[in-house]
Amino acid sequence: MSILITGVEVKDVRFPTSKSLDGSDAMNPDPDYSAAYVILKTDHPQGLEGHGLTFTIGRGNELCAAALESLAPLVIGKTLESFTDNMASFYRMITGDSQLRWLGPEKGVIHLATGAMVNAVWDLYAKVEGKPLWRLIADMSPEEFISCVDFTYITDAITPEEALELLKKQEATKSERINRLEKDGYRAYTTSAGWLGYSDDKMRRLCREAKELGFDHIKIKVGSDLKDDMRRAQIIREEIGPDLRLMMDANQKWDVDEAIENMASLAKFNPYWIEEPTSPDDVLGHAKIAASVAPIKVATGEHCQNRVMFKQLMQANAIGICQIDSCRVGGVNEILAILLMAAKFDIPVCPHAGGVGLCEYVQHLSMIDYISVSGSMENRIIEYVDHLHEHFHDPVVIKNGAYMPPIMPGFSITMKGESLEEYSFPHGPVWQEILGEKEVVL
Ligand SMILES: C[C@H](O)[C@@H](O)CC(=O)C(=O)O
Ligand SMILES: [Mg+2]
Repeated sequence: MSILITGVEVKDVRFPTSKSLDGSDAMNPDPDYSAAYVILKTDHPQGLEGHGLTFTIGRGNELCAAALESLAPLVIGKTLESFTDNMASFYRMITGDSQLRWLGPEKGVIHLATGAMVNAVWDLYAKVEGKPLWRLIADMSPEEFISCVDFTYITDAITPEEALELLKKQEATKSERINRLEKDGYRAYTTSAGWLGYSDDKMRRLCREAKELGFDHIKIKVGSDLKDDMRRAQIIREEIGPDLRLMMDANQKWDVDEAIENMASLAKFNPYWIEEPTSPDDVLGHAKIAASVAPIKVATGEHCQNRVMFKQLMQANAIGICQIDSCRVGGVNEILAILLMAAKFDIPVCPHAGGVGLCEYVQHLSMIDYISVSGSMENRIIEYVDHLHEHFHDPVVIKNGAYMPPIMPGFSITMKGESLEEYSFPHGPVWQEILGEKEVVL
C-alpha cells in the first residue's frame, strides 16, 4: 500500500523542570526539558502518523521548530515507500538540500531538526509495518540493514563490505538474543539521584531508592567545584558501597589539563567513567585525557554532532564509551552508522537518555545494537532518568533495573495529545500560568 505524507505539524513543547532542578548539572543549572516535535500526517486509512522530536533544554527550542518547518517541504507530497525503498538515499536527500545544508553541514540546529524528521519517518515506517522499531530493524537482513546507512565520509573507518561481514556474523544467533532481551531486558543505570542542584539528603534518599529498584550503576554530576565534587562523591559511595558502579559527568566544564588534574583526585571514588570532561569537539583533548585517566574510561557523545566526529574520536583512541544520542545526530540512519563503527572499534555503546523522550527513543537503539550489531551487552548500559514518561503513549518499562523491550508498533515517541496542548510554549495553560503577566522570553 502506498502511503502519502500529506502534511507536517510542528510543535514547541516545554516542561518547566528547572523549577525542581531536575536535570541540573555544572554547565546547565536550570534546564527546562523541551521538545521540538513533528507530526507527519498521512492518507493512511487508519490515520497513522509519524511522530518525532528533538530534545533541547528550553530557550532556543523555537529555532529547532523553525528548522523543522524548513525541512517540511522535503517530505510533504512524497510517499513513505519512496523513502523506505532506499533509506540511505532518503537520508542523503534530507541532509543534502544544498541551501539548508549550508546551515550545518550535518551539525547544529538544522541537524537537531533532521534527527526529529528522520525519526518521525522511521516511527511511521514501524507503525505501518506493525512492529516496534527495534524489531523492524532486527528483522532486516544484513543487506537491508546496510542499505539504510550513508557511508559518506566514514569509509576510511569502515567500508560497506566490512560492515556487511560484521552483521553477517551476528545473523545466525539473533533469535537467542531477542529471547534473552524479552526475558531479562537491557540493563539500565540511573542519573536521577545525582543532579547537581539536589540537596545531600535528597541524594542519599534517591540513592537508597535506586538500589531498592535494582539499579547497580549510578551517575553523578561533577564539575562545579572540586571540593564539592569530592564531598558529593563521598556521600554517594557511602550510600551505594564499594561494589556498585559509579559514573561521573562533568558536562564539558573543564579544560583538558584541569580534567586530568581533577580526575586524579576523584579517582579515589573508583569511577567507571568520566563523561564529557571537556569540549565535545576536542578530539585530541579527549585522547590526552583518556590516556591520562586510564583505567577510568572517557565517555562522550551526547553533544557529538555527527558520525564524522564519532569516527575521529574512535580513530584517535579518545573515547572509551560511545554515548549515542537519538536526535543530536541525524536520527536512526546516522545512529546505525555509529553503531557499526563502535562495533568495529570494540567500543561499548551506552546511549545518552533522560531529557524528554530520550529514554523512549534509545531503548530501541541499544536493542538493535545488541541483536544485530555488537551482539553483546557486556559493559553496556542504557541511561535512565525518571522524569516525564507519563506524557508518552508507550512509556518505557523498567523491571529490576532493566529496560523491557517495547511491544507497541513505532518508535515509542508519540506524546499524548493533552500533554502537547498543556505544555505548548508559550500559549499552553501550564506556561500561561507560569508566565502570568511576565513578558515572554523565548
Ligand atoms: C541538562 C541535562 O540534564 C544533562 O545534564 C544530561 C546529561 O548530561 C546526561 O544525562 O548525561
Ligand atoms: Mg551527560
